[in-house]
Amino acid sequence: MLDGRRIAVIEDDAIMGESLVQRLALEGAEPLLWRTGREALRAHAALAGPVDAVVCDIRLPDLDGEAIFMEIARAAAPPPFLFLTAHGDIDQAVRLLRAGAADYLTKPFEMDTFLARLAAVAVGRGEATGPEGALGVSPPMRRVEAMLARLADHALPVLLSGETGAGKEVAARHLHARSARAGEPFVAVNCAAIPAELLESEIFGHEKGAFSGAHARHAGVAERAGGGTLFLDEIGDMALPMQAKLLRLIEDAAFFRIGGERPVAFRARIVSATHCDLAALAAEGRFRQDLLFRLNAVEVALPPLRAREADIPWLMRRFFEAARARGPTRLRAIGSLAEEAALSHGWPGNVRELRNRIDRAVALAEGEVLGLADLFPEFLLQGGGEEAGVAPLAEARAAAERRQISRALEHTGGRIAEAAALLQVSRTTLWEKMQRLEIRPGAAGGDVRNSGR
Ligand SMILES: Nc1ncnc2c1ncn2[C@@H]1O[C@H](COP(=O)(O)OP(=O)(O)OP(=O)(O)O)[C@@H](O)[C@H]1O
Repeated sequence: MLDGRRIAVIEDDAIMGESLVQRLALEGAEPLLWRTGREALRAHAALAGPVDAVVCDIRLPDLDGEAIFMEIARAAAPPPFLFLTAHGDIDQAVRLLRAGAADYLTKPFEMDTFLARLAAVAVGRGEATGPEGALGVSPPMRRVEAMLARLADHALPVLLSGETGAGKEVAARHLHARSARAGEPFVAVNCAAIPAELLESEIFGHEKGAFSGAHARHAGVAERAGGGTLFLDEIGDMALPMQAKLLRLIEDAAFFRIGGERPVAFRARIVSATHCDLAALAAEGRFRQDLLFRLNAVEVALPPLRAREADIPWLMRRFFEAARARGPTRLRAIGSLAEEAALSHGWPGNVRELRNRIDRAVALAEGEVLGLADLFPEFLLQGGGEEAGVAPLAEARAAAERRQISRALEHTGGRIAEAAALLQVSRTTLWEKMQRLEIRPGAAGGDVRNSGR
């Protein structure tokens, strides 16, 4: 896996540094050893050609690993960093992961673990899957996916935050599926949907006879999750007494079934989700601060759909094809007006709303092309206008033109003549439109300003 890969090792401990380098050489890699932070920065700057990965001790005698990472990460295409941390440096390692480091390993570690994690980093496992992505194609969603990929094989709890319907459960399932836990169960519990008095038994289970009606032993979700993932949805709605029990479960890595006397080991990873501001709830005394610290070792924010425009047509097509596959329909395509309106809509219900609208439209549409009124029947009912969230036509047209021009420029790397050919207009027309719509060739890349929303 590491054959021919150029790996820089920044490590002041001579024994550790030499043994890593020797092993890397045995694996066919081309290792470089730098013993201090300053030597690393100097040597990296003077290097001809890139390195495939940097293995960096977080504590060095002169600079710390974080400073080296920040310096090298300023380059246009920085190499992935695998940090080596001591036990107490978890907070710092988590901070680095958030800042874009690829992975970290806590010392002491097995050499095989080191090589596997390094191979994952050096050959790009820290990237989002495939050119398309599994969760979306927009830059914010690609970043979320890359972050989840980096977190997949850690046991750290992850808190997914975001508006309702933004895809938190989908992200949790994706994290599970990409992790080494994928063969174990993914068990979800919605803390808002289960009455407080039943939630304890739902999570911890109970012994036979623990309370009236407990006719048989019942395994709770903490037990059923095994070594997989326990997904706690709407964690902000959990009552305070239950929060205390959850904290104990996390701290002891064990729990008791209700009425049970022997502890049961807890091996699953906790992924929780919320649409609330948990820090604000904690400030009001409605959420335990100590539990919050445990749950949000890493917080991944799912952006609302309106903040990731490129995902809208992509998701529309996926839902459209899935809905078409479910039953007979005359529909063959999504109309451009429907797509245009979808791009300008605010999506308060996020991806769930988009999915519901497509499902309903596919079920009810009568034509061959899914039209604006199929997707937004309320436009017709309300007769359009401002109150229906419809932009004036001139504004909508400008937004559409701006979007298409930006796409064409992005596709052609900013070359106006080629973009004009793609758009089937003359170069002069394109140039004039770019002036009027304030589009700079270099600022293309899908960056559509003032989209008329
Ligand atoms: N990236 C995605 N790809 C495909 N479908 C998605 C994606 N994100 C969300 N969905 C769909 O949108 C709906 C809502 O997603 P999900 O349940 O994950 O959202 P949520 O943020 O957990 O919502 P809530 O806060 O209400 O629990 C689901 O039907 C899901 O399948």
